[in-house]
Amino acid sequence: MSKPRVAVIGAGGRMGAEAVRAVESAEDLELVAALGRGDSLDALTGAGAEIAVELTHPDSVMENVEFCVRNGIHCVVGTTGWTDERLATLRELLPGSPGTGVLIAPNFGIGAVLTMRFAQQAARFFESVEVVELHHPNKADAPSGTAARTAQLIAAAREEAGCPPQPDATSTALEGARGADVDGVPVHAVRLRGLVAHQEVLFGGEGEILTIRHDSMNRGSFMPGVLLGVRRIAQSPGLTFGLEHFLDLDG
Ligand SMILES: NC(=O)C1=CN([C@@H]2O[C@H](COP(=O)(O)OP(=O)(O)OC[C@H]3O[C@@H](n4cnc5c(N)ncnc54)[C@H](O)[C@@H]3O)[C@@H](O)[C@H]2O)C=CC1
Ligand SMILES: O=C(O)C1=N[C@H](C(=O)O)C[C@H](O)C1
Repeated sequence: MSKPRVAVIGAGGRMGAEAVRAVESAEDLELVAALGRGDSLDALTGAGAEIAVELTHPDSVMENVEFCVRNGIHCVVGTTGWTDERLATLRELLPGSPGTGVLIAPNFGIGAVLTMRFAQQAARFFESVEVVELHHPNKADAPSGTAARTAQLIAAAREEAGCPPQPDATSTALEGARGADVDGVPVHAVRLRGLVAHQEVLFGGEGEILTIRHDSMNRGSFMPGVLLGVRRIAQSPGLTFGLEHFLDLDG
């Protein structure tokens, strides 16, 4: 049986280089293209890629994913920058390429996906919640896609449970001091040399604090998730948002 033909877009980057190694090391996959900035996307069709792993930059990801979808190439996307508008554009595009699957994974780390799930479960039980993400200083975007997604999931769970807005008596503040407001959840972004990718979700209730923390110590931590996405995406046409859909968390 022939192996799925995989390409990596953003192969010269921190994540892309790791993904190239991971795909090359996987006996059931074949790496057929590794594209860097400036390379033509036609190399994907030229190489007969069936699945593209997209790990570039929020400014590049849309064009790359659109090219793949139009050419029937499944996409496993780790790049951040997925606004509601971009998701809507992708949802409009996908029916034109039936059978093509796109996985957008805000975080490929299994522990990070579990952090989001646990935070979602805890959300309705606490009066207060704040998200703190901590990353390397070369990161382009803030807050992280993971932190934004975590906050959205928490906010949706609180709304569904009928929780009131959280208490906060701040009446004067230096701009930014209370973080970014993501659906009513404050999100704080730390950039520090030495860090890779980390997140804390802090829940507070009367007399108790629950902290859920995840640490990615290196980019190898994301690779089992990348490979899972690559192995599953051809059987998942349409848009899948979040690796949790491939993890059978409710099973
Ligand atoms: N979902 C996840 O688990 C993870 C997602 N990320 C995200 O992945 C993205 C990349 O992160 P890093 O690897 O740390 O960044 P990086 O800056 O190290 O690498 C990005 C690479 O993409 C290249 N690039 C940019 N535009 C391109 C294009 N149009 N075609 C081909 N290559 C292009 C750049 O030249 C660079 O080599 C970011 O959005 C980051 O937030 C990062 C880590 C984990
Ligand atoms: O840029 C990074 O490094 C990371 N980006 C993703 C994000 O923004 O959530 C995933 C992880 O946090 C690492």
